[in-house]
Amino acid sequence: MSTYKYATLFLARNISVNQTRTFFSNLKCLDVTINRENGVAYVLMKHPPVNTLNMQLISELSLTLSNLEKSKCQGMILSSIFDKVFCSGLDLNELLKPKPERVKGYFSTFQELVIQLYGSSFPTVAAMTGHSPAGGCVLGMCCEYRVMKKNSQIGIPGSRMGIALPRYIVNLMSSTIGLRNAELMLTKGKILNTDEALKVGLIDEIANDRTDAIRKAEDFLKEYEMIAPLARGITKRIIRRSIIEDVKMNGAADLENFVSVIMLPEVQEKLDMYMYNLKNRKRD
Ligand SMILES: CCCC/C=C/CC(=O)SCCNC(=O)CCNC(=O)[C@H](O)C(C)(C)COP(=O)(O)OP(=O)(O)OC[C@H]1O[C@@H](n2cnc3c(N)ncnc32)[C@H](O)[C@@H]1OP(=O)(O)O
Repeated sequence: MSTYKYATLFLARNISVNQTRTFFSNLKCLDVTINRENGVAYVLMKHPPVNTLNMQLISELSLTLSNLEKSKCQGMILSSIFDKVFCSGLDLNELLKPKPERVKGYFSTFQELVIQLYGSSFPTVAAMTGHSPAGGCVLGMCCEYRVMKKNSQIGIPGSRMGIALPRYIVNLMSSTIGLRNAELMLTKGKILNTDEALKVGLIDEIANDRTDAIRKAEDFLKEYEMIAPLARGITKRIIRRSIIEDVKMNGAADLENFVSVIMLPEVQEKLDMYMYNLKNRKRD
């Protein structure tokens, strides 16, 4: 990100560039800075044009989380440098006509990232600066709090794409919005607008713009300043344990099933059509 963009991002929130330090400078798809004053890490996805989760972005997110765990990070805001999109989800090119070993490795890396983010010891907020379909929605659900820019869309269109979602994704959605809502949303592959997402509890707050989203995310983290980190962390772990344990027990078999469904000719045909429609739809 350019110095100008940093300056506008931080000055808008009364944080001077000097109060931040670049945490990790050799990343291609992420900007990671830490505010020296309060220890909050800003992890900004910057993989153009729409933060598609290719292997590089997934790996950099995973590496960053590992490093933040080792540092004295007091909280993390996961966001995007793009105004219209938070994250466009998994890379459809990885799903189309895949080689079995490649696609297995890809989904296994994503599964590990999900568990890492979901189980992180520090508090996490997703400042969703725009659309957050599928894998983007999953990243948001792994965080403890979600702020989304108005007029954006969120959801997991798996069923519409012919994909039967893995168990951990269904569990994540159920724990976020409840079993009944998750069943309705996931079986229909529904995408919600911001107001609908707030109503169902998929997001926690609506922001006017990117700066507002970051400010609201910071406000959420500020509430933890007076809370003992150890007590907070242990409580979070207990609450999140069942999904994490389930992945440890069933993740490998779940992955095998998921990949074998992706490889079916009728699923590939549907994915092909989905990609065709994406490339040929009218842009707004
Ligand atoms: C383990 C299971 C986890 C849960 C399941 C996950 C499944 C997935 O995540 S599959 C991916 C699902 N994602 C989507 O369906 C989103 C598709 N993208 C969009 O709807 C739009 O791109 C957008 C609303 C995010 C942004 O719209 P905008 O008009 O700003 O940009 P576009 O012109 O559409 O996109 C630019 C460019 O990027 C290509 N692209 C977008 N998303 C993906 C993607 N997920 N994978 C690969 N490529 C993508 C898009 O085709 C455009 O390419 P061209 O410029 O070459 O046309």
